[in-house]
Amino acid sequence: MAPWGYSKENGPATWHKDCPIANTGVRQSPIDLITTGQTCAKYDSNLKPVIVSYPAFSEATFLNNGHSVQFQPSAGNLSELSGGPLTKKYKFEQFHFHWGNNDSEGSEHRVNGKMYPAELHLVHWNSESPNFSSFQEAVGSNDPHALCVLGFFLKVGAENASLKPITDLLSKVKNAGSSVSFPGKFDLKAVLPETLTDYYTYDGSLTTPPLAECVKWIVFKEPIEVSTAQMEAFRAVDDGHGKPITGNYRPPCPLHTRTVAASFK
Ligand SMILES: C[C@@H](CNC(=O)c1ccc(S(N)(=O)=O)cc1)Cn1ccc2ccccc21
Ligand SMILES: [Zn+2]
Repeated sequence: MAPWGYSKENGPATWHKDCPIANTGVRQSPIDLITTGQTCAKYDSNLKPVIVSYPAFSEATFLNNGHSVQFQPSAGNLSELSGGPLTKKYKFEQFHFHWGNNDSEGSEHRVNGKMYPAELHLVHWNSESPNFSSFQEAVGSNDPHALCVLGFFLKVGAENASLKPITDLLSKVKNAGSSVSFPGKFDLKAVLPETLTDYYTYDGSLTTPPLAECVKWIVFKEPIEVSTAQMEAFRAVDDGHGKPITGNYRPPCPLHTRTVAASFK
């Protein structure tokens, strides 16, 4: 697999070479979430609030993998996800971010064409399936809902004290391939909005190779605020070619016959 990335030479427009599903897939992510008109998100009153049980992580690795920064707790973590559009319980795997080099771009999903400066992805896998018993197996399972990713937009505003332990660590993983063990506990629950009631949900894929079409996406309407300094900290992380990662987001993909449901009017 040629090392994919986000530059002209190895960016999203080239991924189809190693990953044909990039162009042939009919449930690719991200998408532009349209809220009015023909193909707009449809209110579904059956959609319940998303339920997360995120006990503070005590052991985790914070990694710069050259295309994002990723927080991955040790295998023993008991964090779980259920509710919303889900019929099963999902286990937390990792969270990571996508961002741009200025405040007008950076998120992967868009709302009526609007991009936010960044997007946080909380990655989970279905822990109740008889067909797989690990994240890696889930990705390779062809199960349409093997994974569930919660997407939160980031917008510039007040400093986010809950995310400060993460943004303060970015300088320690400036070089691609570098990782640190996360010092102390991290309370992910504190990062999220109180109520997880208002979201868009649709069937999609990983937004990076292998672009597997196994993701139930849940993208929350309410953005999370971070300060300009916190945004700048992301933009100082390197991509392994001596350049900062300044746009690790894939452009929106065609909806095809999919519909997007909204849990709110
Ligand atoms: C899943 C890959 C690693 N990628 C991810 O785990 C991942 C998770 C979430 C997103 S996002 N941005 O959609 O939330 C994107 C990628 C490893 N891996 C496992 C099998 C496998 C096969 C080929 C190549 C890589 C493979
Ligand atoms: Zn992501």
